[in-house]
Order: sequence, then structure tokens, then C-alpha cells
Amino acid sequence: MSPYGLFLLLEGKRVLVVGGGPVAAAKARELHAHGAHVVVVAPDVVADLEAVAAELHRRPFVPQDVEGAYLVIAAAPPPVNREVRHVADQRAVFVVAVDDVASCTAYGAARLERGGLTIAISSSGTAPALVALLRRALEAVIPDDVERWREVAENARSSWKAAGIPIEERRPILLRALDALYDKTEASSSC
Ligand SMILES: C[C@@]1(CC(=O)O)c2cc3[nH]c(cc4nc(cc5[nH]c(cc(n2)[C@H]1CCC(=O)O)[C@@](C)(CC(=O)O)[C@@H]5CCC(=O)O)C(CC(=O)O)=C4CCC(=O)O)c(CCC(=O)O)c3CC(=O)O
Ligand SMILES: NC(=O)C1=CN([C@@H]2O[C@H](COP(=O)(O)OP(=O)(O)OC[C@H]3O[C@@H](n4cnc5c(N)ncnc54)[C@H](O)[C@@H]3O)[C@@H](O)[C@H]2O)C=CC1
Repeated sequence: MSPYGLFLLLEGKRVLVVGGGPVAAAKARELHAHGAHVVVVAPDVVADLEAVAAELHRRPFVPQDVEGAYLVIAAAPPPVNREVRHVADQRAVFVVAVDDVASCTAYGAARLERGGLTIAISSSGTAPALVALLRRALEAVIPDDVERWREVAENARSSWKAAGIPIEERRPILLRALDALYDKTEASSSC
């Protein structure tokens, strides 16, 4: 079954990271950068985790740690991850089990964020290295000024709503507005 793509708004949301090694740290950094309240539970933690953990518990995982978490990352040794997965399943919380694709109920995505847009890629755990390559390829083809595209589309949308433009008429109008962006740029740069 293919995964259902969603974009999580994590600001202020409790996310449990079990494990304190390099893999846990990489996930925790990303979660922190997206506003999550990151709770780390691990006997030993790498130094850079301290900066991103809102709570740091230097001890082994206990089932109660899952309480109140919206999402769990299991990044400890495999037997611990299995227990974490089991507890998360019991409490109906999504879990990214970094060492066991079959047991994930969510996958980390390769993300490209630019100009207020987010693009995310998954291979359902079959080919993370390919997913990373594709992300880099998209970085090369998505234009640096895509934020201007988004702004044009955002502004156009307000006028469509105000003017009651039917949804099916909006796309050609948007394409013309985006074209006009470059007409203006070219006209002004040739002056
Ligand atoms: C299931 C999943 C769970 C999760 O971690 O979320 C998972 C699992 C595993 N990854 C492994 C290895 C690697 N992972 C990467 C890279 C990324 N892995 C990510 C996600 C995911 N990895 C989820 C599925 C995503 C999907 O495919 O849909 C990305 C997209 C996002 C992120 O990490 O946040 C990030 C790219 C970010 C970017 O560049 O944009 C590279 C390549 C590299 O680093 O260049 C390698 C080495 C090459 C290789 O092994 O292929 C191993 C083997 C460990 C071992 O053998 O010891 C396992 C476990 C297993 O396969 O059993
Ligand atoms: N998804 C991915 O991209 C990748 C996943 N992995 C997998 O990720 C996992 C973690 O990798 P590393 O960070 O390199 O591991 P590591 O061995 O450096 O760290 C393990 C961490 O787990 C903690 N830990 C041990 N027992 C615990 C317990 N009972 N409760 C809570 N924490 C406990 C340790 O204190 C330590 O912080 C491994 O299973 C590895 O196979 C590895 C490479 C890539």
C-alpha cells in the first residue's frame, strides 16, 4: 500500500525521539527546525542534541514516554525500537522506526523547501538513497525565484475570490500572470 502524503504542522507539538545517536540527532534537528517540542529519551546523547531538545531525559525508554506525543521517532538499537513501535501502535500514534521499514507507520521524507513551498518525496522505504538523489535533482530544476511565483498565485487567488472567478477559469489566468512576471523583468532589464 502506498503512503498517503500529508504535511504535518508541528509547531508546539510534542514529538518523542527515542535514542540519542547521530540518526536521532539528525531527525531531532529537523523536527526542531519545524517548531516541534522535541522530547529526547536516551541514556547517552550526542552533544548537538542538547541544543534542539526541549526535554532531554537521560535514561532508557519507558512506555509512558509515548503519552501525549503526536509522533514518535524510534532511533535506538533494534530491540528498543521494536518495543517503541509496539507501544506507539497500542496508543494510536504514528511511528518512524528508522531501522525497520516494515514496522514504520510513517516515513521520513526527503524535503525541498523554497520560497514558501514544500516538496516531499518518498519511495515507501524501498530506496532512500534514490529519494535523496531526486531531491537534489529537484533542487536544481525548481527556480530560485519560485517565491515570486507563489506570491503572484497568492495575490491572484484573493482577486479570484473577490471577483467570483470560477475555479476552472483560474489556471489560464495564473499562467498569464506568471508570464507577465518575466515580461516585466525582461522589459526592465533591457532599459
Ligand atoms: C524507512 C525510512 C525511515 C526514516 O528514517 O524515516 C528510512 C530507513 C532507512 N534508511 C537507511 C539508509 C539511508 N537513508 C538515507 C537517507 C534518507 N533516508 C530518509 C528516510 C527514510 N529512511 C525512511 C524511508 C524514506 C523513503 O524511502 O520513502 C530520508 C529521505 C529522510 C530522513 O532521513 O529524514 C533521507 C534522505 C534525505 C535527503 O537527502 O533529502 C541514505 C542516503 C543518504 O544519506 O544519502 C541512506 C544510505 C543509503 C541506503 O541505505 O539506501 C536505512 C539503512 C540503514 C543501514 O543499513 O544501516 C534504513 C533502514 C532500512 O532500510 O532498513
Ligand atoms: N533511517 C536512516 O536513515 C538510518 C537508520 N539507521 C539505524 O538507526 C538506528 C540508530 O542509529 P545511530 O544513531 O547510529 O545509533 P547509536 O548506536 O549511535 O545510538 C543509539 C542510541 O540509542 C540509545 N539507547 C540505547 N538503549 C536505549 C533505551 N533502552 N532507550 C532509549 N534509548 C536507548 C543510546 O543511548 C544511543 O543514544 C540504528 O538502528 C541504525 O540501524 C542507521 C543509518 C541510517
